[in-house]
Amino acid sequence: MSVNKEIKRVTTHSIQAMKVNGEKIAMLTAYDFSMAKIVDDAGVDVILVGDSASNVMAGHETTLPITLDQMIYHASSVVRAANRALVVVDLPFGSYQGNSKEALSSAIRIMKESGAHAVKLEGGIEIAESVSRILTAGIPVMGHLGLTPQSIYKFGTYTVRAKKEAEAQKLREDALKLQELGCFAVVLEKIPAALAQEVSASLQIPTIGIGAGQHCDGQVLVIHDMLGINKGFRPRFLRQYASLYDVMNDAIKGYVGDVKAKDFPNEREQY
Ligand SMILES: Nc1nc(=O)c2c([nH]1)NC[C@@H]1CN(c3ccc(C(=O)N[C@@H](CCC(=O)O)C(=O)O)cc3)CN21
Ligand SMILES: CC(C)C(=O)C(=O)O
Ligand SMILES: [Mg+2]
Repeated sequence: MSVNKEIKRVTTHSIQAMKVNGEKIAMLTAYDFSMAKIVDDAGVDVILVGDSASNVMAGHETTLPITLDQMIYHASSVVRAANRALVVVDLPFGSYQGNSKEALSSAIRIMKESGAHAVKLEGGIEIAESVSRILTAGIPVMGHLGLTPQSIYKFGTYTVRAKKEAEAQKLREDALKLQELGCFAVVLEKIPAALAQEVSASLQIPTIGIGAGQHCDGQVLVIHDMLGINKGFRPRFLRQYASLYDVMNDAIKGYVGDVKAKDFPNEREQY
């Protein structure tokens, strides 16, 4: 057990207290040690080791290909960097949909092999048994409703979800079910702001929005998107806080130029 007297760790309980106190929860993704260190030092409350690593780390089109072993590798790197943030890890596609026993063993592997603090699963009532079994083992679970990228081939597009009343009603029921089961928070992805506001008000547990408006109890973005590293991705819900693609590209061009011009290394940079 590591003890750090200076920094108080964010817990599933403290983020629930933040909802009660009206303090918004700031969550970002990270997938590696160096980035997680920057994110943690900046005061982010929750670091999500998202299966979006499949896109931004591995270059896949969807989140489906990333494996449980790869998620554990990313998560263990992030855990070594995070001194303050609560670290939540996505269960990847195929590691929990089969049955609740498989879901539990995947969640246990993440907790045991990475040292993370909680897991996140996509879905509602369909995965209730899995969520319940993981919770029974003492592993905190974050839910994820609305746009669930692991089911992209079922829907065909990344458009706004739950615009029709039937889908909105299912989302309300799913959110209540996840709370009833004992989830400590739920991500609401790309749904109408009014629906997210209503769900946030009706739940005791915090909602974390991405493209779900200003009334969620917290917000999440993919770090590469908000830093402007992932240049092509500009959905309406994304606010870009830097243009790091350009900053890094310029720096690297400078290096290439200096090497080609025989300017680097100079006399002071050698032995
Ligand atoms: N880099 C990255 N950022 C993310 O936010 C993210 C991932 N990867 N991978 C996993 C999921 C997929 N997510 C997505 C993917 C696309 C849109 C999206 O809105 N895309 C387009 C087109 C949508 C449409 O068909 O209408 C957009 O311009 O909004 C939103 C969230 C969110 N997650
Ligand atoms: C976008 C967030 C919520 C996510 O699930 C991910 O990054 O994988
Ligand atoms: Mg995800």
